[in-house]
Amino acid sequence: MKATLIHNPNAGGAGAISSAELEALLIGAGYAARHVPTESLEDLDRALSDPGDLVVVAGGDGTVRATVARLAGRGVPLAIVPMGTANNIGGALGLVGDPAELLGGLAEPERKTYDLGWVRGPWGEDFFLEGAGWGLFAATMAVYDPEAGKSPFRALTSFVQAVSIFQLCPLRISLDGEELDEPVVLLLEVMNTPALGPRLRLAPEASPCDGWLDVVLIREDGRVGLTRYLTGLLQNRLEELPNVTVHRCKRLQLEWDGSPFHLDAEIRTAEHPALIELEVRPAALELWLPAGIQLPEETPPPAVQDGKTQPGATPQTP
Ligand SMILES: Nc1ncnc2c1ncn2[C@@H]1O[C@H](COP(=O)(O)OP(=O)(O)OP(=O)(O)O)[C@@H](O)[C@H]1O
Repeated sequence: MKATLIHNPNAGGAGAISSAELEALLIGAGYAARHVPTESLEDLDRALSDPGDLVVVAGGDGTVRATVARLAGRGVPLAIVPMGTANNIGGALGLVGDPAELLGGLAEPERKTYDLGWVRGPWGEDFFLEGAGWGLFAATMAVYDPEAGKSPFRALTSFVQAVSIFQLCPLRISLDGEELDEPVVLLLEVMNTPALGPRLRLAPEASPCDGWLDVVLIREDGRVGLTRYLTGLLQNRLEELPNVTVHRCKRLQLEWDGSPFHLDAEIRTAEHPALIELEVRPAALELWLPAGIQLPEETPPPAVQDGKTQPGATPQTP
């Protein structure tokens, strides 16, 4: 079994172990492993030109996204060793343990599938692994620019700047063909994993293996200051606050004003309003997990009536 190892030396926790050590662990698990050094995203095209039977990614969520973008449709399975700062994808899969344990467990891999979020916008077709959305988080990301290096101070000043220029507007959103009543929202996040970005756990019940997307909406409410929402976010208690709803759906349409919209950590903007369509592509990606890994528990899908799924809203009233 030939395996290509991608080790991102720029990821937050990647320095803890060398590429040579990772390669040796993979060989120890029975693979004809080959580490292809990469210094930047540009090197990935060459590194993945002949991926073999398995690609093992040791890096953060950004590295996994960049690798998936290059493997799409090629039928090559992926194994992940989380070594980033947030590791939202690894967290959603229950991938905890040190690299030696995770790579050792690939001697007898468990084959699983991972849903992809698929998006069509005015910029073309796209995908997400963690989440996509509009509002305060996307606006903050647009100011923050994670490629400029991670800094808590810059994150805070970016949030303050984003809040000061953020324009509230009614959004036209439909979930599985059912239109919502034009909510004026501070945040819309379509989640494939429980957490996104710097481990913001917006949808604790979301799973990338359940065939559903969890949609988190924070409606504007003059009674609750932004600081309370920010604190709720940071304390992972967002859903306890007023005007936060979580829906489950397979498809979502958004009439977009063109202001920052994010897909994982990438930002899109447009000069003119346009339609964005999102849907879940169940089991689009084949994953190999180390033996014995327990996926975090899945929650049951919402009730199905007349062959149609009802968007399962869970309003949290004040
Ligand atoms: N294979 C690679 N080799 C070198 N650099 C890469 C590679 N893949 C991605 N990068 C660059 O490294 C940066 C950091 O990667 P990544 O997002 O994986 O780590 P992180 O930010 O620490 O993790 P997380 O996203 O989980 O917080 C990316 O923004 C990207 O520009």
